[in-house]
Amino acid sequence: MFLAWRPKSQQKIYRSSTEAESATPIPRQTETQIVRAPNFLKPDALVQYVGTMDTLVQEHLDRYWVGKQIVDAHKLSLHLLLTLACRFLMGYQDHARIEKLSDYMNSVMFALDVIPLKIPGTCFYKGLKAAESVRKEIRVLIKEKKVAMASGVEMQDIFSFMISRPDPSTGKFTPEDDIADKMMGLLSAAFNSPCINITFIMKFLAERPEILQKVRDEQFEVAKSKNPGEPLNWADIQKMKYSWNVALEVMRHRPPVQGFFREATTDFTYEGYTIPKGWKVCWSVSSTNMDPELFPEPEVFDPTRFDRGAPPPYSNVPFGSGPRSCPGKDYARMQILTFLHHVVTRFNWDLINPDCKVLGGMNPIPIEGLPIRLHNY
Ligand code: HEM
Repeated sequence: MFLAWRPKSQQKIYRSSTEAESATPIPRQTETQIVRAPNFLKPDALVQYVGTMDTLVQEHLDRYWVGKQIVDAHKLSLHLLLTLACRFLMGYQDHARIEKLSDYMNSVMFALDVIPLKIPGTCFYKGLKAAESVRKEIRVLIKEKKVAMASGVEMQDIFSFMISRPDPSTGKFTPEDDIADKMMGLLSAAFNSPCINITFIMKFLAERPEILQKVRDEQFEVAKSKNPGEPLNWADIQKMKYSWNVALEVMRHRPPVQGFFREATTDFTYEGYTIPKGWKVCWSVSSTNMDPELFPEPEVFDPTRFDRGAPPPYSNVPFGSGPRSCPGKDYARMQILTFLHHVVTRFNWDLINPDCKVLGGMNPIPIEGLPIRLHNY
């Protein structure tokens, strides 16, 4: 399913908000010009991160979950995923600063889907202020990185890559404000969608104890194959098939991203509607993932549906599809499954507010978080 509309006559595409502010349009990059930092998010590179990710997830649970009776699963998963994103994408690990960043990012996320009223006291205004604070913090980090790199410290993260390499299309180093904007975009992509998925996994599993039990059985099988204290590795992640089907089924019911945009490169007709070349098309994840021809009995929560043959191409699209599909899919899978492994083997939980209200915009965010009551397992 999709929506389409006519392009604005003066529509321009900007690569960053700073460029947009200066109102100097730059030509749209072609697919081959898009600078994709090599391999940071590909399985070959991710293999080496699993052990560290496992340690960070356990540290997070020990610090923020253990000994607590009630926690906000949404807020804490946001904090965890931001911690992982800071560590793996920026090479940065500082609990106090990440806690502050996490609060700011929470405000930014809430401001994405509201009426843009730039008036003190509004959600939008709070989000703007929070975004400015995040940019400020990233600019400080850029300076710290530059000092560290100048003193010979070797860095392998994507943030250092952006700082230390010139843009191949211009031969010039990227301005710090642009790096801050790009990093903020990447951080948001890296934690927001997985955070929504984890939040709703916690909700769906609390509501379906029989499915939780199957996830737990699978995760205990993996745990049994390990020596005490041995961290998870890439092969363990591949064994978590049922758990990943649960994550996919949660995303089918609650897609973290509702859709994205494409431009018609040629005139075409769909279901009797002609879409002229140049029109913008918004494809919708939620309606595609609920199509009964593609997913029989779409309202039923059934993780095993993905075992009965893969859905046809371009039908199960929480991560998009085609050349612009989500480059963070494998990384997201790794962090969601690592979290799930530890949470189900250590805790039981029930929902404090089963009917929690969810923001109905591009990202389904529970307005008052997802408070849960924890029990040790
Ligand atoms: C549950 C987790 C995630 C979901 C559901 C998700 C979903 C999506 C979707 C639907 C798109 C648009 C794809 C398209 O236009 O065809 C996208 C793009 C993108 N995602 Fe994700 N994402 C997730 C996690 C991540 C993570 C962890 C990262 C980074 C580490 C990431 C980075 C990106 C980037 C950079 C793009 C833009 C790609 C481009 O324009 O070429 N995402 N994501």
